[in-house]
Amino acid sequence: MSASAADAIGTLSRVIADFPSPGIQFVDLTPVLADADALAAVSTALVEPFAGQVDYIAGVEARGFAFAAAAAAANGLGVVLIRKAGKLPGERIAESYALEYGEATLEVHTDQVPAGSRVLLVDDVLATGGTLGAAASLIERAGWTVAGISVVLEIPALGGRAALGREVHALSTY
Ligand SMILES: O=P(O)(O)OC[C@H]1O[C@H](OP(=O)(O)OP(=O)(O)O)[C@H](O)[C@@H]1O
Ligand SMILES: Nc1ncnc2[nH]cnc12
Repeated sequence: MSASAADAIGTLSRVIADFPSPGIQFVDLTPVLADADALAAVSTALVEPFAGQVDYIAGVEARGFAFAAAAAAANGLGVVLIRKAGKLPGERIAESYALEYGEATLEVHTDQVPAGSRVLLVDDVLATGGTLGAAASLIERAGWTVAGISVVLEIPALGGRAALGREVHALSTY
């Protein structure tokens, strides 16, 4: 893990109580996106452990898109968009899941990258793991492999890592 990325996330992130619903401690990473040096450090650190093992980076709508696209641009890679239901026009597959404060469905285009592509899955936050579990299933159902999972911030108390049952590279914890 890059110390400067972890330091920047710790310094810039903020916790907002009772958002989006009562009892949720919401970790807001928008200040990390707004800080050019922090965004550059995070973009590098998300991909660093997987250097040479990744063909594409996948990001989860919506906050994951920003980090995935920044990480892809910083590493000369293209992006696969994993979108909330009803937004993708082409041939697609879907997975429904529960997250810390609700339920949703994710979709991905099946025809946008070659079979067997190694896809690094990037998101901003790992909480219960519902979102990344569904996203990883989509990648595998599409015929690609999950090259790794990288998140900017993990909330270990919510048990997402164990629920996922997959290796996760987390730049910071809350
Ligand atoms: O580990 P989990 O419990 O699944 O929670 C993590 C997910 O929750 C947030 O997404 P959200 O659905 O709120 O979407 P947003 O990025 O559009 O705000 C966050 O961006 C992660 O994708
Ligand atoms: N507590 C939390 N803060 C920010 N994003 C989240 N996604 C799921 N749980 C979250």
